[in-house]
Amino acid sequence: MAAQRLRAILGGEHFAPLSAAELPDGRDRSLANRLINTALRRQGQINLMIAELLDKGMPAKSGTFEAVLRLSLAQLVFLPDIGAHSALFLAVEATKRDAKARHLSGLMNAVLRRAQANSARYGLLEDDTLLPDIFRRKWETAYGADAVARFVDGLVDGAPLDITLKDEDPALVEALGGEKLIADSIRVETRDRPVDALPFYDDGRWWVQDVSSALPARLLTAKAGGNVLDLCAAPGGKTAQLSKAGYVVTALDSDGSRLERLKANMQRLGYEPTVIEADATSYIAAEPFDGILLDAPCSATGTFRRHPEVLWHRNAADIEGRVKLQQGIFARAVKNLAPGGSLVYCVCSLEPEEGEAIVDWALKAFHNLELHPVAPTELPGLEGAVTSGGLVRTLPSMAPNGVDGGMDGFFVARFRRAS
Ligand SMILES: C[S@@+](CC[C@H](N)C(=O)[O-])C[C@H]1O[C@@H](n2cnc3c(N)ncnc32)[C@H](O)[C@@H]1O
Repeated sequence: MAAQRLRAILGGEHFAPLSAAELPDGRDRSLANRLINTALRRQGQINLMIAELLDKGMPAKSGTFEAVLRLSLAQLVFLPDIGAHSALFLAVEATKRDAKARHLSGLMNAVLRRAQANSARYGLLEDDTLLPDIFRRKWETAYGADAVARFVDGLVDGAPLDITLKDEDPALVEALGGEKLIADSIRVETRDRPVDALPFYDDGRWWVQDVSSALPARLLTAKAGGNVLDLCAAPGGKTAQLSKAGYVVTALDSDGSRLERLKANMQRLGYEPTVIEADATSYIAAEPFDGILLDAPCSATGTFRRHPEVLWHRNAADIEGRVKLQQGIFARAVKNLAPGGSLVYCVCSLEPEEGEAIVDWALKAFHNLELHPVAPTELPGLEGAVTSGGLVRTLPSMAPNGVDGGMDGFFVARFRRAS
């Protein structure tokens, strides 16, 4: 099951751990997910090993062969507590069971024996090989080599669980074992429990949201109780925040199944936004809104601690395509914003093209729009994320409120429509 899941992710799917419904035994599930996670997080180093071990490259049309090999290398080199013998034995067994890979079980055995002989050396591969060159170079230029070295720690360690509280009851924080981050964001000790098994989940007293993802909604300055449009809203983390802030919220997204998740989340939390399924590049509202939060679809490279696969799925061409989509949605948002209205644009991306460059473009393209700079005092505990120009740039190397564990890379800019 782990190999099938990894194969699907290598083929372009999003990483989602195996669920209890898919693999009910808790110990098996945790082992399988640990293997998948390690293979994804260590993909850069495993690529180097495979290049050395397979002289003729990866065999074509070989079913789960590549996924099994990657999982086994992850286990051999990075998870020595599980045992090298089981890695070899299970890899060969799994290969034999797959009709498309069966003829390669001898190769699997030979390759893994060579890997075992080299495992001490493989364990010492430099950590900077974990990031694809295109991102490492770009990020070092934008954020500095020291920060990027700490990004790599986040890639290896993964992300902690951050949540946003519906009500800020200290007893709730205590029951969750939470550590205060910024405003109503806390970091929770999960002790490996699934999210819906944590205290007060069913009661709808909190929702999962990385601390960085909770910043944009707090920066919107529409008039109190005003009409606010949450563009690209599903699954609704920001919709919940805007509802909590007392706005009359319309949540719009083009993806019907993601909107079903948004509706379920709002029902659990007891919020009642208006929900619209529409394409944000062409949507025209009957009445303009006092505020718009645009959480644009993006490369999501800022989420690599939770989605390591994004590092390997993205390239320059698709980032360019996403910039066009962001501009299309932005242009429509400006049309739907009332004079004097507040517009917050954000992306969970570390790519300057999807962040700072969008601000430059927007200020040139829309003469009725001005930047409404964010002041460092608006983000107590995270003042360092506010740039001298009043933009917000969070990095996985940052410690919100001095708490360890990093945060997603996010970009936020706030505008005001003048006329
Ligand atoms: C970054 S996610 C939004 C996360 C959400 N704002 C939250 O806080 O929970 C981006 C969303 O954009 C939506 N999307 C992509 N293209 C769109 C379009 N053309 N119109 C409307 N929504 C779109 C996707 O379906 C996805 O739900």
